Amino acid sequence: MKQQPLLITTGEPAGIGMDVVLLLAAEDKLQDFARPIWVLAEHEAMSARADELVAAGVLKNRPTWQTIAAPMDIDEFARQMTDQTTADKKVDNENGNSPDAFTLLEVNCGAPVVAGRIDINNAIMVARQLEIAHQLAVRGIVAAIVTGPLQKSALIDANIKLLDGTMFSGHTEFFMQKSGCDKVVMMLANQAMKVALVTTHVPLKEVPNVVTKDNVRQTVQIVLDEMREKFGIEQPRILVCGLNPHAGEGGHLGVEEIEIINPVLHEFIAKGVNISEAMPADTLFTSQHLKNCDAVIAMYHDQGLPVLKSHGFGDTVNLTLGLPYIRTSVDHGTALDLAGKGGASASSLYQALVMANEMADKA
Ligand SMILES: NC(=O)C1=CN([C@@H]2O[C@H](COP(=O)(O)OP(=O)(O)OC[C@H]3O[C@@H](n4cnc5c(N)ncnc54)[C@H](O)[C@@H]3O)[C@@H](O)[C@H]2O)C=CC1
Ligand SMILES: NCC(=O)COP(=O)(O)O
Repeated sequence: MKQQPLLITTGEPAGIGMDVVLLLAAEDKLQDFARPIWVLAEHEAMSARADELVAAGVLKNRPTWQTIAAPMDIDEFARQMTDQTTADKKVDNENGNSPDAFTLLEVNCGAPVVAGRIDINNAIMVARQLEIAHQLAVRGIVAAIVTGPLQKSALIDANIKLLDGTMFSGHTEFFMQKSGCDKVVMMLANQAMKVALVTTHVPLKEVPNVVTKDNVRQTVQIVLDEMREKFGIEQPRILVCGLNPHAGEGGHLGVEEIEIINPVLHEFIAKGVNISEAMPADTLFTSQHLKNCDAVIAMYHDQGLPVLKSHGFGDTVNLTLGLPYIRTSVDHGTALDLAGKGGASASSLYQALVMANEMADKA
C-alpha cells in the first residue's frame, strides 16, 4: 500500500521533543504505523540526546535512523523523495523489522544544544521546522504534521514573528497564517472529552474583546464541520461555556452571554444544531453534562484546558481544526526539567500519531 509519511517536528531542541521520539523508536512503537515516519531535528543533537538517555538508563539501545538533509527547495525535494514518500516502509527481510525507526530530515541548530537549557540562537531552527512542515503538508508530500513542543518564549525573545508581523504565539497561529486561513480552532481531545477554544493565546484581560459574534460563529461552524469530517460525528451534541461566572447570572455578572454568545448560539439552534446556550463553565464540566456531550466549546485557554488535562494529561492530543491539512500535537510543553534525564512520557506523542494516522486514512 502506498502511504504518505507522518512528519514529526521535534520543536525546541533543549526540551523533550527529541526524547519522546527516541522513546517511541526504541520501543518499536513507530513501527505501529504503516506510514513512514519523518522527523525534523538536527542529527548531532538527536545523537547526543540518544547517548544521554542511554547513559541515564532510560534507553537500553540506541534506535537507528536514516538522516537526510531537510529540503531548501521543497519542490525539488518532492521530486527526489517521490520514491521514498510513496514506497512501503523499508523492511528487513530476515526479522521483519524496519532497519531504521525513522527518517531524520536534518535542520541545523544555530548553537550547541544543551538539554534543559534554552538558547535563543536555536529559535530560528525551531521556526524553520514549522516552515518546512507547512510546506510539505500543504503540497501533500506528508499526510500530516505531528508537532512536538516548542518554547514560545524563546521564539518571542528571538524576535520571531508570525506572517502578519505580530508576536509569535504558537503553532496554531503560525499554521493558520501560513495557510491563509482567517480562523482555525484549537481543540484538545482525550478519552474523557473534547474541548475546543474560541480564543487561544490571548492575555486574559484581552479575552472579552476577542469573544466577538464573528469569532463565536466561526468557532462553532468549524467545530461542527470538523466533528463530521475528522471524527465522523454527523450531528454532534455541543455544550458551550459562558465567559463570566454563572454565565453572567442573568446580566448581573457580565453581559457577553446576553449580547454576544447566546444570540449566535440561537442562530445555530434555529437551524436545528444540537448546541446549548452559554452555560456556567463549572456546571458544564460535571460528569452529568459531559456524558451526553461530544464536544465542549470554551471561551479561553485556561477555562477549558485545565479540566481536560486533569482527566488525562499525557494521553491528550492537541489538534488544529480548519487547516487545509492535518495537524496534531502533544499535549505537553518542553519539560526542560526532564530533557535528557528520563521521566518524560511519550504517550501523548503516540496518541497524536495515532490520531493523525487515522485522520489521514480517512482523508
Ligand atoms: N505544543 C507545544 O508546543 C506546547 C508548548 N508549551 C510550552 O512549553 C513551555 C513549558 O511549559 P510548562 O507550562 O512548564 O509545561 P510543560 O508541559 O513543559 O511542563 C509541566 C510539567 O509537566 C511535566 N511534563 C511535561 N511533559 C511531560 C511528559 N511528556 N512526561 C512527563 N512529564 C511531563 C514537566 O516535567 C513539568 O513538571 C512553555 O514555553 C510553553 O509555552 C506548552 C504546551 C504545549
Ligand atoms: N495548551 C496547548 C497550547 O497552547 C499549544 O499551542 P500550539 O503551539 O499548539 O498553538
